[in-house]
Amino acid sequence: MKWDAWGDPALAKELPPDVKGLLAAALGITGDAAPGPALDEVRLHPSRLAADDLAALAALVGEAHVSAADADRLPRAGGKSTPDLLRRRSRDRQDAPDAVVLPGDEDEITAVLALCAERRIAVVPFGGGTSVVGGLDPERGPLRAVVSLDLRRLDALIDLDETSGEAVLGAGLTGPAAEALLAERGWELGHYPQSFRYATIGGFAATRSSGQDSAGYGRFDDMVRGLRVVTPAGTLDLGRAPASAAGPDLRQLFLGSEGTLGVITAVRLRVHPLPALKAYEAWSFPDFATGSAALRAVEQQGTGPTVIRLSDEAETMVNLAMTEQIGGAPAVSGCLAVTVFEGSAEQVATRQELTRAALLAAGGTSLGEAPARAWEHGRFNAPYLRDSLLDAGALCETLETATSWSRLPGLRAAVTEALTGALPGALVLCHISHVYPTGASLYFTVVAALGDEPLDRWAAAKHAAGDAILAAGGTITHHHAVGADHRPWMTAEIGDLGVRILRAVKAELDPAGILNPGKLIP
Ligand SMILES: Cc1cc2nc3c(=O)[nH]c(=O)nc-3n(C[C@H](O)[C@H](O)[C@H](O)COP(=O)(O)OP(=O)(O)OC[C@H]3O[C@@H](n4cnc5c(N)ncnc54)[C@H](O)[C@@H]3O)c2cc1C
Repeated sequence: MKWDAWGDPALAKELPPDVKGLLAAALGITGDAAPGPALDEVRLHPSRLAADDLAALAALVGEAHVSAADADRLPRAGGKSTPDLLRRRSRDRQDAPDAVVLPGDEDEITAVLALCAERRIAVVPFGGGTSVVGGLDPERGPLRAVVSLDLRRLDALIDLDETSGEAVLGAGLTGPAAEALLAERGWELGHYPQSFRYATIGGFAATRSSGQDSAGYGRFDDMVRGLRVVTPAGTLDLGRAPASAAGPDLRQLFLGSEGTLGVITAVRLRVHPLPALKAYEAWSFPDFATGSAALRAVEQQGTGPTVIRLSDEAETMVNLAMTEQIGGAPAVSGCLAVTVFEGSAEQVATRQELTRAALLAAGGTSLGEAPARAWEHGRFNAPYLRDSLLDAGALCETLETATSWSRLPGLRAAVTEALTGALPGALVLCHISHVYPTGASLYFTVVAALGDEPLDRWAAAKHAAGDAILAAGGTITHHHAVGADHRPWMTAEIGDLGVRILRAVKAELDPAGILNPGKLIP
């Protein structure tokens, strides 16, 4: 992963000149952004840890697994939101964790947490580093230093129970590594967020992630059967049976806990045999309201697509769902919907037939396979576009929410109005990314001129959008999690008493307050 951009440098693409020209005209961009510093020009605040602290950490995890070198601290300085990328492009001094620690097992994590509590050092668990909500900000709170606890060494397929269809996966496995290990034995997890190539099993659990195949396989938290969590107060092994009436489900406390309550070391997950067949079909709808009613019909009838998503008119017009064709002539009119089906040949045929009938009845026109295949082909590449846009002087960021079907139109209008009010002239694109029988999530992409003070201007737009979301009955986040960025809305989201419950749990598990200060819990 690049330290100042997304992913693999070999896949980065410059914007074609005609797209740049269009952007300049539409958004009032006057020129490329000033280039950020090269790696050897970045200036970090010096590490606040003494040689004695580093030696004590090295005694626990081995010298090779502790580093206070800038080259190791910089890639863990934050996540991959647009504000993170803008901060990495700054020539001012940047903050970063004071050291990086890579434990190899639960005993080492327990020992590191004890040492950090004793020496008043904050600990930020680090998975793939793809947080987009400030979940990895190197905040020290009242403590004297902060370390990044990188979990990449917990990378084993610990167990595969083929009778039950359950796999135990190490928290540090990335999406592709986990799928490759399962595929060797004929199994699949089926969790494909756009950050799939870099994000980890522990990160998915800690943020309650949702992947693009959620209609078929559910959100990540739906897949979790059990968890192991190391906390400063002890280790928990949760999830004894496929279902249980033994009081509140404590797994739910740690799903979405974002490193503030404990370190997730292993996750037991429902897996399924690799599908025998996949089928694709794209659709067009005259407008977003018709398309969203069609998706609701599919979900409420339970016709069983693995993927179903709907772009609004603006997103369809710029071909955002088909990354290879972005900026070209619109490939589809109205609103594009994509459906994908997986399973045995019989299951695929039935699911596709039932879904087709529902979409046709709701006013859809089939576009055949090609646009749906094009979406799948480029589905992990859109983040590279954000880097090219930044280079070309355009601010591009995303945000997401969810609500019930009845409130969805009002929520979409309120967020669009808030964003365009805060960023006049901005292009606001939207799609339905995840569906449920009772509602759906909305995913917004905002493109505006970078201009002066882009961090402040984005903060104002984000603030306006967050307030609009809560006022319109949405959740502050459907799958990106809370981190530092959504924390100001947590009291509105769960109420004063809800916040007090989280604080009480944290006080019990992490009395010294070392775990990820400044995130999630107000
Ligand atoms: C381009 C892009 C596209 C994205 N698309 C999606 C998407 O489609 N769906 C989606 O859900 N999200 C998406 N995200 C957000 C992000 O990828 C998810 O939040 C992901 O689950 C984070 O996983 P990670 O391993 O990178 O965790 P990190 O970013 O490293 O950490 C995220 C948070 O979890 C904590 N954490 C990490 N590992 C552990 C652990 N083992 N124990 C305890 N706490 C831990 C961290 O302290 C931090 O607070 C996207 C992000 C980007 C940049």
